[in-house]
Amino acid sequence: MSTFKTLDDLDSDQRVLVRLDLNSPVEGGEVQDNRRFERHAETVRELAEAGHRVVLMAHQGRPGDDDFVSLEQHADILAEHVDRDVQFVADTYGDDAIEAIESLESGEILLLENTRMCDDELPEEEPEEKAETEFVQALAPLFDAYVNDAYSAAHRSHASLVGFPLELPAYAGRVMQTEYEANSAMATREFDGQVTMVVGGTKATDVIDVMNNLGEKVDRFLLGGIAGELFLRAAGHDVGFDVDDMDLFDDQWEENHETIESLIEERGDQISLADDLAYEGPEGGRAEVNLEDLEEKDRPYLDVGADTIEAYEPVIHDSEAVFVKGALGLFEDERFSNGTVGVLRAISETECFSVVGGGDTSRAIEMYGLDEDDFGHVSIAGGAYIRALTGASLVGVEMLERN
Ligand SMILES: Nc1ncnc2c1ncn2[C@@H]1O[C@H](COP(=O)(O)OP(=O)(O)OP(=O)(O)O)[C@@H](O)[C@H]1O
Ligand SMILES: O=C(O)[C@H](O)COP(=O)(O)O
Repeated sequence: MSTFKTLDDLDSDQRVLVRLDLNSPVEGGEVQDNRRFERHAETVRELAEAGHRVVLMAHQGRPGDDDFVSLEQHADILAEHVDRDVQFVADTYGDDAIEAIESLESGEILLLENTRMCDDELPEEEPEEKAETEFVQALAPLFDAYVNDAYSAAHRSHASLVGFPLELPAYAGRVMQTEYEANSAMATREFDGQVTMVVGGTKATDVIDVMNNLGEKVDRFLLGGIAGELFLRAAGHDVGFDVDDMDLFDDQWEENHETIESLIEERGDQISLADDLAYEGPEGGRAEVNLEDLEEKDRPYLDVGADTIEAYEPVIHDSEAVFVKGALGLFEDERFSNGTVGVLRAISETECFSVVGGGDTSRAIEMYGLDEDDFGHVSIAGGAYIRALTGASLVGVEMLERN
């Protein structure tokens, strides 16, 4: 159970500083709407409707990257979800920001500029150091309360996440609450029946680390994606190698092959690997090959095959809890969506407790017409979800608990 205060504990008529995670895909300079806006809108609407003055902070991208852009577009997208005006000021804690904050009326909402455009935000330092920064010291006196709703960024010891709770009474927002509870379930709940984890995606190093830590908690691992191919490579199959200018396998193999080999040796009976794989056939359609018949080492494999899906589905149906981290194939291309969608559909058909994590993977739910309500929880967190699965604490959550 969480031990932090929530919006239920907030006094009325407060000047509230709220940290959201609106970090989003940016395509050709356009910020893409996504589940994060919809989820955070719930917290923001609740605060505005209660009559608080609501000032929002969030980050976008990392300095130097193409998606490191202003939050101006985020304000418009958020406004649509909140169904209220969201003002924007292109400043974090300077005179313009302070003026905009001070002129806010009850029930109004203001979004400040990308926190990572402020020098004090990023270097990961102790919360006490972050609390001493100019950024925190300038803003905190303008508020009565701080709300952290950014569960998906709570693993970062950045000023906007850990500095303010040392200066202001701190509360968890609604997203923080629900994400915390669902994502910590692997670590905090006891399940009577089978616990299954679907492991895929491109960040093999992260998920292999999780597998290494969760062998006692998880009964069955169903593998696909890049991690799945690396396990097949360790088992002696001619897959899991970078082809042409790919950069997915070889480095991750170097980093992880010893862990993979020991996992296969010690926990092989808990780990299910693909029997067949899909690739782009000569006519451009989906083609499949059984592992026994693999001849070509040089071709990219983009999904698990039909036999594998048929073998994974009953495992899901027999599970009491299923946790998903990563897609089983390149589902954004419909030809290679069968594995990911097959597994998600099987989860949606059962009554099991389920959490689907990872920003990319969870996109498959709406892309292929599945109903989010048929899943226990669809997380908007990536790195924080990975940490929560293994029971590692998140510094942003710790600060709420300390407060
Ligand atoms: N065989 C494959 N070849 C290429 N890409 C693949 C393959 N299998 C899965 N993927 C890709 O993996 C991506 C999802 O993996 P990722 O590791 O980014 O996970 P995530 O947990 O969903 O996201 P995040 O951690 O970024 O929130 C999907 O976009 C999918 O296209
Ligand atoms: O999108 C995310 O996963 C979070 O916002 C954290 O972003 P970061 O990895 O750039 O800190």
